[in-house]
Amino acid sequence: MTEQINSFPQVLTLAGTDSGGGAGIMADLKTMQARHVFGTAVVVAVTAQNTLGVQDSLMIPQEMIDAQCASLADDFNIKACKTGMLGDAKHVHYIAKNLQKYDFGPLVVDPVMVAKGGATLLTDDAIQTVIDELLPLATVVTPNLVEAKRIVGHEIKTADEVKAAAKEIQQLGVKNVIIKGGHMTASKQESADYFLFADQTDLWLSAPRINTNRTHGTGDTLSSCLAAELAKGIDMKQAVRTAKAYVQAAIENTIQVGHGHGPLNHWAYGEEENAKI
Ligand SMILES: Nc1ncnc2c1ncn2[C@@H]1O[C@H](COP(=O)(O)OP(=O)(O)O)[C@@H](O)[C@H]1O
Ligand SMILES: Cc1ncc(COP(=O)(O)O)c(N)n1
Repeated sequence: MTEQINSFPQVLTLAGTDSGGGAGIMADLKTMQARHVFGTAVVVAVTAQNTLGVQDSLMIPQEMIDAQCASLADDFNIKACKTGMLGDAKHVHYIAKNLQKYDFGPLVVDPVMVAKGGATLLTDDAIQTVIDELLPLATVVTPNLVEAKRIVGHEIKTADEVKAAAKEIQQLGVKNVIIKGGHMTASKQESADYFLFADQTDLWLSAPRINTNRTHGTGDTLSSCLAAELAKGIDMKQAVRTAKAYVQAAIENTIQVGHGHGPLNHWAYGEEENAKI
């Protein structure tokens, strides 16, 4: 009986808010809703943001972060979680401590560093704290090309270098590594992501590159979809296919909102569709 109570898949995002609704916690919750899991959130930062950029931000005090995590741990049965914007080294540390204290299931680390509009969402010195404290806790880490370069500390240009970088990141203690291809603009035809799994198998997943600047929140959408699938008990290899297909449909079926880097269409991925990519 008690097992039935609280058994619906529940997912947690620990990240920053986007008042413009396209990225951060807002994108995460929309994605989770569309993927039929119950989304919860620990607010680490608040941003005043729209599709034109980030106008202001505020970091949440440690006590309030701890209180939010305790509230969730007391009542919910969180089956997977993800991190997004964490702001600075201190906040990376607070989040890592809470993730060690409570069992929130498999952890997807989206090492968000810079917004599409150019705003800094993670201070430079915090990258080392992510490497030291967060990556060893992660089930999967999902850097874009720029973030992957910052983590390994050198250039990544060719496909072989992407593969080598994923291996380097895995050796930092993460089981599964995804290097996202949105910023690999050498190919105008496709956007290919590289996946290196815990069992050492790997995979490139490619989809047609959409010629648009309406890509605000693509990374959040991919990582929260992945967390949603993992919360349902879907295995990692199927979960990444669904996440890639979900984000592709959300970019492809554009909606006209805002004047800059527009948001995605989070309900585009059809209910009847299974991962096709
Ligand atoms: N223009 C695009 N067309 C198709 N897929 C894209 C495009 N831009 C990004 N993607 C996809 O969106 C996902 C997020 O990638 P990326 O934009 O690199 O992450 P981030 O938002 O963290 O910078 C990846 O699966 C990537 O391949
Ligand atoms: C609160 C928050 N979290 C994450 C992003 C990254 O999204 P993007 O790189 O698409 O701007 C963002 N802009 N704001």
